[in-house]
Amino acid sequence: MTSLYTKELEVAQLAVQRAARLTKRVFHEKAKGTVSKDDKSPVTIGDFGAQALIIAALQHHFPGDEIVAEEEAAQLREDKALREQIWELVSTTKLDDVVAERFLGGAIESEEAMLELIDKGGSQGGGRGRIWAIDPIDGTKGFLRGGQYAVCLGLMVDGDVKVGVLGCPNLPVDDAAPLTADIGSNATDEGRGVIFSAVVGQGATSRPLGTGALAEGKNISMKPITEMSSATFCESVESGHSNQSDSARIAEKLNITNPSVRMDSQAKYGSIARGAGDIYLRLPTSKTYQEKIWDHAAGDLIVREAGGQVTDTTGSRLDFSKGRTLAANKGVVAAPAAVHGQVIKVVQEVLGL
Ligand SMILES: Nc1ncnc2c1ncn2[C@@H]1O[C@H](COP(=O)(O)OS(=O)(=O)O)[C@@H](OP(=O)(O)O)[C@H]1O
Ligand SMILES: [Mg+2]
Ligand SMILES: [Mg+2]
Ligand SMILES: [Mg+2]
Repeated sequence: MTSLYTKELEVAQLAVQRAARLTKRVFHEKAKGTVSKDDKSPVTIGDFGAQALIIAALQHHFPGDEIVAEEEAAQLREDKALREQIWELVSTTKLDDVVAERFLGGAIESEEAMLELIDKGGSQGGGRGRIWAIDPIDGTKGFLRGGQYAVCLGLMVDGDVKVGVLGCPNLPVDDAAPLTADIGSNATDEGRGVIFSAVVGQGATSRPLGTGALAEGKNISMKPITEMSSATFCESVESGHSNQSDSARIAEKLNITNPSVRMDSQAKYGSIARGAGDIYLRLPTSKTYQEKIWDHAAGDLIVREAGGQVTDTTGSRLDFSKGRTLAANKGVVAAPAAVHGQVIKVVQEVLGL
């Protein structure tokens, strides 16, 4: 029997690899071209460009699929200079393997076609059919600092994540490298860049992030926790994205003595999936914020396929069928399956749930 989602996985990994070539070019070669969104968060030419390249590949192979993506082209339609900068990047970023590049459908035809592709990410999502979730740069603030960020792509079918891919250009390639807070540095690309991927029921994998055809992958799994006191947990860099005083109290109650490792983006999910860290806590900072599906779809599946359990703070699985946001969930608690219950119990004590 042929495995399910083989083609989707290959397209997704190559699309992420090509998009990451673009984001790395932006970091190394360009003024970052940051603009502010309506919610005051930053978006760069890298976010728009990566989204265009990923959607182009998905449209080439799966034209009937819906797409929920973070960015939209409205601002670019009004700003010629910004649009031209992005088009210059998008039209010149290719995989350096001719076969792989052709497989993704090759170059986008025109600037206008690029804008239309970006806007194909406007689906409302939901619990029916095939829907891709894209975060072209997750952790935009980390990206700007030279810290961690991730190019994220997930496929949901009838509200369940079936394929997840995370490209993390600034994480160590080595799955066994110790977890360090990497919130920004001038480190070279040497030894850095990894793609995490998973297909439902088929386990999770890591492979070096390359520039052409896909490199060989290795299975990854979470580290069994024997002593909670020696566990390491990851959390957001921004205190506005996850409540860091609540997490410190939770860690204390679990007798965890290691300081938290703060890193931007879904690199946190990838890091615990390969056993570099143990627990990921994302604790609500407001009653009204709803997490976006593109911030979690790929990471949720990768951690679960690596032997973890991912829920919100109430202990419910993340529900991707509610639209563009995780409207039914509050926060995220990801941990090895064997200790997840113990972690949730303390989370609930501390949050008073
Ligand atoms: N208030 C609030 N609460 C929770 N999450 C929020 C909030 N505001 C924004 N966001 C989303 O956080 C995404 C980045 O999450 P991180 O865990 O990488 O945060 S951090 O950069 O480490 O602080 C970030 O993703 P990107 O915009 O792709 O960077 C946002 O979608
Ligand atoms: Mg953003
Ligand atoms: Mg994001
Ligand atoms: Mg983003």
